[in-house]
Amino acid sequence: MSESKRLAGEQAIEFVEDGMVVGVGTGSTVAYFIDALARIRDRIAGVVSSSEQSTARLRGHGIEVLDLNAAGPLPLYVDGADECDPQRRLIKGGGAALTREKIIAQASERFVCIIDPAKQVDVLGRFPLPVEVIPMARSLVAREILAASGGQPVWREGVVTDNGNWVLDVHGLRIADPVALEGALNQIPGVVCVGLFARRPADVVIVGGQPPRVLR
Ligand SMILES: O=C[C@H](O)[C@H](O)[C@H](O)COP(=O)(O)O
Repeated sequence: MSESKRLAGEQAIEFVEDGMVVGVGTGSTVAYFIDALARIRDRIAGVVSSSEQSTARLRGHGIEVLDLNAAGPLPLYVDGADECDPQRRLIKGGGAALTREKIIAQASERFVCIIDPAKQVDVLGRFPLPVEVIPMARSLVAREILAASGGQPVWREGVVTDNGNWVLDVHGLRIADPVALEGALNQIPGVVCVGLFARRPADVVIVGGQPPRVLR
């Protein structure tokens, strides 16, 4: 499986152009992208990072990490996903980095998603949907999610996001209308971010393999 992730991560380098500031996601697939990016670090203007984990790996390679407010709109964002449907809509947040990932995806002109083949599904929801919540609202949000979706929220106990918040994983969903569910869950007070990327799906998906498949 990690060989597929490596192939997807390395293929994404094809989308990096000279002088770019590149948005960088989080996770084991992105780690391969970061390692490949290190080999061309002198050709890029820097990166914006979606997590402390990715920032550490990027800095370890001597890649300059910029602040999104200073960098402005980005030409390219490369990130992994936990599930991907045929419309390139995603579930993300298995590594609890969903909020910063969604911010950078929104700030980017082109979102290239890198996955191994096991992440492809016809209907999103087999992977429990992560939702980042303000800690004091955890129980309220869990009740509201159950009422709104029928899914079973489970607190990812012990995990604190880079933003100081907690994560609920919503089990048992079969998401027929991802855009509607993303909007509905976003309305619940105490929800910081929903790990559904349906309103801003990926523009390109690279499925790791020999050769990698590029879906647009
Ligand atoms: O919060 C984590 C991210 O959304 C990751 O991109 C996602 O969990 C996929 O991670 P991996 O590449 O390790 O399977």
